[in-house]
Formats: sequence, structure tokens, C-alpha cells
Amino acid sequence: MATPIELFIEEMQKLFQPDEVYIMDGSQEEAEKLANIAQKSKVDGKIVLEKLNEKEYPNSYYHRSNTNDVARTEHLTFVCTPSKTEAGPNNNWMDPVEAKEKMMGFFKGAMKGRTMYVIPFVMGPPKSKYAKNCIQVTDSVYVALSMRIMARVGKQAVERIGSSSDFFRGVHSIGDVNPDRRFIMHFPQENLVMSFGSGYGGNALLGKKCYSLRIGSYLGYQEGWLAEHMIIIGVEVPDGKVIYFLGAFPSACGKTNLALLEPVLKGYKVWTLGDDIAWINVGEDGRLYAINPEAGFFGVAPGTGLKTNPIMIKTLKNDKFFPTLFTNTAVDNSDNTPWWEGASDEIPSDLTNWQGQKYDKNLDKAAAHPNSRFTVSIYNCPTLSPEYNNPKGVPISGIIFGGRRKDTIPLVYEAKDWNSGVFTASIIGSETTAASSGQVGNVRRDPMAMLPFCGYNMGEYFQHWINIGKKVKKLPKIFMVNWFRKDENGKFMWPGFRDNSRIIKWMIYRIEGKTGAKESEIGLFPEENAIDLSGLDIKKETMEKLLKVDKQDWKREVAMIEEFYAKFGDKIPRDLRKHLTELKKKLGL
Ligand SMILES: Nc1nc2c(ncn2[C@@H]2O[C@H](COP(=O)(O)OP(=O)(O)OP(=O)(O)O)[C@@H](O)[C@H]2O)c(=O)[nH]1
Ligand SMILES: O=C([O-])CC(=O)C(=O)O
Ligand SMILES: [Mn+2]
Repeated sequence: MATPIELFIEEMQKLFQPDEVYIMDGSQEEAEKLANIAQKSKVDGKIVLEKLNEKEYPNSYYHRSNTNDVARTEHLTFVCTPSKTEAGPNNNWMDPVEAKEKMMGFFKGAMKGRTMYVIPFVMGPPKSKYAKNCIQVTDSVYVALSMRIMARVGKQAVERIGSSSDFFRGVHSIGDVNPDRRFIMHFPQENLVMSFGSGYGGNALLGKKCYSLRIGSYLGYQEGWLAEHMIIIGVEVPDGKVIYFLGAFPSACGKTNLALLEPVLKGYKVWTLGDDIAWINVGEDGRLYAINPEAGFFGVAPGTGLKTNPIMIKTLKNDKFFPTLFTNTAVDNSDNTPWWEGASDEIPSDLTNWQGQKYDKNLDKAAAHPNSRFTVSIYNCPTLSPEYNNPKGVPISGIIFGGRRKDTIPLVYEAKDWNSGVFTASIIGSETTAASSGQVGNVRRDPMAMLPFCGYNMGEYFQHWINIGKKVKKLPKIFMVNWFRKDENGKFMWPGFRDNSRIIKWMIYRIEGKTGAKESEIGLFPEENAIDLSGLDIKKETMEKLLKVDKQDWKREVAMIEEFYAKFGDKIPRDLRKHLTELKKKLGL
């Protein structure tokens, strides 16, 4: 008798009609074989992978995508639940039957002349009861290799699945990369995603945002856990103790940089567990525990340099795990290394830009695409936590939320309790970034940094957060941060990056009850001189500005929050509405 996996592969083969089927085993030899194929194949007129300087960047390859396929496409991303209300106003919705029909039309015979890669993978430590089994098919060798970096690909997934039919099905074809024929369709009730027409990470590596967040959040809602757009870090303090944090920031707002932070403060060290996604469960002892379902980083290249993120530079130059990919950066022709804005102070003189042309500083805004990325194994990270594969996950003491705001939002504050924290996270606004196609710099609500990733009605998601809180015996503290506040000249007021460790230190002091806090309209603030600014040249008045609650700004903010809440009608939990009323009262509105 054929197993459900075999039946799925057979079904996909009939649908796509590929010339060949290749089932991945996750081995090193296989990765080398696929990298060789990629160096010889063309997609859309471009060689898929080109070898980079082995000495500077060992095991690394360059990939240039179609210029129309450089970011997630939220307007082409759908959640296909039986009713529109289930998907909520936060998602594009399509009837599941209609959506499937549409996708089948694209899929039929789409792999003729191509190889269909079958990718079995596990999301999460394979020994963990929280881990999930998945299979994706794709006709993109770039996607197949990227999946090998981002997830635990190989036989262990097949073994875990056995004769069960309970596994995620990811169906992907890059098609002809035509944006008119590009859709990413989610079917939460069927544990299924169909994606066509894009090779970009968030659209095509279906274990990532599609499964681990959109389908994952739906599963979490059903099963009593949380799938979140969060980093996981352990912060070691001078006495050797490690305190675990989660951190949620919208796309391209600082997660990866915080996850690999090298603190400026003596005696502090950050252990990395994850840079993008956390699955959070209530443990046997009633605390929250988090695992990282992923196995690699798909990180923003621009801004990553020795000064801002030395650990990531070390990670990218590490040769432990094969391969590392660079997508849509520029290339320095003098030594065949990838280059991006912020990689070095000086711009190299002979650059090929991300579109494959000679870089001309008078014509080009930037040499690298602002959403150019690297794909690298977490095992290359020198600060990888020894707890990374702990099947139970790590116990969480603090949750950090953030956004990218040039005004309004203070550098840091703390929520009074769990529900105030849920409220604080539910009202997050952030400026849009290049991680998603569309205009950059518009403030939009992005609750919990999950607006593009919550696979069901966000009103119910808020209630789910409140319900989880009721089950937890020792609740983590919840903080809000904004590294991106600017002065009158448009300059960032806070140095950010490695100096963010100063804010984390304050949080740890709060968690351990070593420092008090001042009440304000929106939450609890650091007391005078409570943030360790030793060795930092920053004016007292700058710190005051960074921590200011401006009534006029907040008046505008509250209007935007009310507009957002209104979309969800009575799905917004009553307790959050109460918090909003209280906030308005405190602000004198
Ligand atoms: N000014 C400033 N910029 C930062 C800081 N942290 C990160 N950035 C910049 O913000 C951009 C995005 O940072 P990442 O850490 O890659 O953001 P992310 O949240 O991981 O993004 P996704 O991978 O899209 O989810 C990069 O260009 C960084 O250089 C900071 O503390 N201050
Ligand atoms: O997954 C992606 O598309 C890239 C990413 O991290 C994000 O956009 O948040
Ligand atoms: Mn990231």
C-alpha cells in the first residue's frame, strides 16, 4: 500500500508533469549536487547561482532574481477559509473552491521540462513534541537549496511522518515569474499552501511565513499555543545567569540584528535561538516556553556591517554548513564578493548592481536592493545557544515588542501586566519597509508585528493572547521599544544596534525587581538614570526626547488605533476596548 507521502508525490507528479522527480535527503552531497545544477541552469534568462569568492565568503553563492520578484507580495497573499469572517479584515480572502480552481489552472503541466524537488522537512527540534512535519514540492532549485538552509530537511521528516497523513503540504511552482499569475493561497483547515509565480523567500519557502506563521497561528488557536513573528534570545548577565526573551518587530525592523546582538556592556552576552519565528507553548510548570521552528536566517543585507552586527558578519563568513546564499545584493567585481549599503564605509569602485548592470552612483539609488538578503544556516552562528535544540524550548521571562517610528513611540516602556501588554502590542504602528512590495514609510497598524502573518481573524487572535495569559503561572513582563525615533533633522536619536543592550539590561533589572519604574499615560518608564549609559556620548535632553510622551502625537495615534479596531467590530476583546478608553482618559482625550 502506498503511504500518504507517496500518494501526495504521485498526485503532484500528475498535476505538474515534471520531467524528473527528486526527493531530497538533506545530505551534504545532495547540497553540492544541487549547487552544481544551479550553477548550470538558467531561470528567466539568468544563471541561478554564481560562486562567490571562496576565501572571503566560503561556500557562498550569488543569486539575482527577476526584478519584479524581490519582496513579499501581500496583495497577492490570501487566506482561504470557508467564511470570510474567519480570515478577518486583516487578510485577503478567497473562497477555497475558487482559489483551488485558480491555482490548479496555473499548476497543470507547469513543470514540463523541469525537475520537481520533493522536500520533506521538520519545523522545530525533531525530538520536540511541538515540532511539525511538512512536505513541499517546488521546481526551483534555488528554493530547494534555500529550504535546506532554513528548515531541517531530510529523512527524519519522512520517518516522523511514517504512515500518517498528518503533515503540512506545500505546493510551489515558480511558473514564469509573471506578477499577473502570482498567488500565495493558504488553506488553514487543510494544512495546505499553494504558491505560484514567485521565488522570493516569504512567498516561496513555504515552511517560513506561510506555514510557521499563517497556518501555524491557526493551528495554535485550535491547539492552545502561539505562533509568533518573534526572535528568541538568551541574555547572559555578569553572574552567568541566562534570561530568555522573545522579541517581535515588523519585517525589516530589527529582529535579526537583535537576535545576534553583541552587547556593548561588559559581562553581558546574547545567545541566539531564533531571528524570525517562535512557537510558544505553556510548559508543564506553567511558564511560557519557546522553540524556533526554523534552522537558518533569511536576513536583510543592507545595514549589516562589522560595526552594526559583527556576529552576523562572522556567521556569513563561517564555512560550517553548506551553502550560504546572497540574493539581489551588489557584487564587488574586484574580488567577486557580495556588497550592500552598509557593508563598508567606502563604496567599492567596480560594482555590479542588483539588476546586473554596472553601478553608477549618479543613476542608482542603491547598488544592492533594499530588501536584498542572505540565507545562512543557524549552525554558522557563533553565538548559537546550546539550548537551540532543546525539545522543551526555553522559559521566557520577557517579551519585547517594537516598531519603526520616527515619532510618537518612546525608546522603551513597560506594560503594567499581561493584558495591558496585549493591548500595547495590539496597537503597534510601524512604517512600511522594503520587505513587502508597495510604498515604504507609511505608518500602518501592525499588531504584534503579525498583520501580514496572522492566518485568522485578528480580533480572535487578540482574545487568544488574553486566554493564553490566563493559563500561565509566571507571566513574562511585556515591553515596548522604538529604536527608530528621529530628531528635527531626520537623524536617529538613539544609536541602536549594539547599544540596544543598554535597554535590555534595564528590562532585566525590571524582571529581577532591581529597579523601580515611573507611571505615565501609556505605561511604566525608567526612573532617572536607570538606563546604563556608561561610555555612551548622548545628551540628557536627547534621552528626554527619546522617552517623551507627546500628547499631540498620541492624539493622532489614538485616532489611527480607533480606526483599526473599528474594522474588527465586536471581535475586539472587551478588555482591550476598556484599555483604549482608559488610555484616552489618561491622555485627556
Ligand atoms: N537605526 C537602526 N537601524 C536598525 C537597528 N536594528 C536594525 N536596523 C536596520 O533595520 C533593517 C532591518 O533590520 P533586521 O534586523 O534585518 O530586521 P528584521 O526584523 O529581522 O527583518 P525581516 O527579516 O524582514 O523580518 C536593517 O537595515 C538594519 O540595519 C537599530 O537598532 N537602529
Ligand atoms: O520571509 C520573508 O519574506 C522575509 C521576512 O523575513 C519578512 O518579510 O518578514
Ligand atoms: Mn530578519
